[in-house]
Amino acid sequence: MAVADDTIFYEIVTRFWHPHLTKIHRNDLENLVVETVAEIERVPGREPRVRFGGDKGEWVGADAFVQFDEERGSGTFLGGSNVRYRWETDKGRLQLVNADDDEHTPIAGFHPHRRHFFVFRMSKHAFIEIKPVPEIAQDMEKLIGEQQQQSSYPITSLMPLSLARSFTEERGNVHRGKIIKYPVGADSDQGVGPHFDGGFLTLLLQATEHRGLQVQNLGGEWIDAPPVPGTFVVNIGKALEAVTQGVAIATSHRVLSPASGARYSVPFFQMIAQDVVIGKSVLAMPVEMLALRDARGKVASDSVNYAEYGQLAAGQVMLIGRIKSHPDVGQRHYPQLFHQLFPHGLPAHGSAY
Ligand SMILES: O=C(O)CCC(=O)C(=O)O
Ligand SMILES: [Fe+2]
Repeated sequence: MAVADDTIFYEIVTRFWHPHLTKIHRNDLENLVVETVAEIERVPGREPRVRFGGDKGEWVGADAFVQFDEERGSGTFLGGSNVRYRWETDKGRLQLVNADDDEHTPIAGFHPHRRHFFVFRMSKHAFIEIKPVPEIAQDMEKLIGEQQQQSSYPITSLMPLSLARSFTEERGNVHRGKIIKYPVGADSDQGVGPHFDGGFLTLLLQATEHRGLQVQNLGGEWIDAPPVPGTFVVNIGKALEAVTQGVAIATSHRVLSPASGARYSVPFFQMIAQDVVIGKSVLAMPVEMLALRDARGKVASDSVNYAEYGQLAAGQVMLIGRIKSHPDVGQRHYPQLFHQLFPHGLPAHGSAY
């Protein structure tokens, strides 16, 4: 349901695995977040019910919102400014009118699903377009807003763009890129030990034909991720895992040292602002996703780094990572933190962070 310029955009979805439940999401295009504002349940043999504000909201009978008129085959409801609206059909098309308007001028019209078969093989979703008259759009917003305020728990669901924007652009991003050369020679076995990357997503270009990069699957087995020309490897970082409450799992990966010839790779790490404490900003994930996460159970992994995102600011988490990977440098420049992390003094090797 949208106005012509999409500044108001509601998405009405019935998932095939929830055939009796329709969810209404509001796409907040300014902040790039999607929020579940209402759900409508129609179980055969039961009265339909409506709930606002996610799983803490109260179910109420649908007749509290829509007064169905058997004779006319239509239903009316009260808008946010006590204007009565009516859903009706005109030449088979669903439309919304002001119930007191004898002219039946449509305020919102239904545009059916369309396919462009010959030019583009893509489909256009069915949508209800609201007349871009401010009072009407505001009235719809008000109606939904009032309902939502009554329940204290709006669910914000995940949208990668919203994450990227709310955690980086607006708060000062600290993305990082580097070019890595893995030398080969009698005295070098340099790869990278098992680790997670720190931020949201890593885009990794494997610039030479060497195999060597491996990722760990859910069962803990290491599998090869050989270079595929013209592609990036995309790793999920530990910050994305933390902010999604573990729904997205960070990619445990390592690099075996090249057997011959220098290997080059170019990772780009999409990071977050240094002052963000992710533990304070976790997204309220849809309950069905949390259920899937729990059903998946514990993930086996050899990587242990960046576990501190829940409690510390991202910049501190990064600094701990740096000190653990280069303890000699950490000892020189951050003696206090070094001592907390290595109370027994300098370890024989840094760990791969
Ligand atoms: O060189 C690679 O393929 C991966 C490097 C890596 O995982 C890292 O720098 O975090
Ligand atoms: Fe990495």
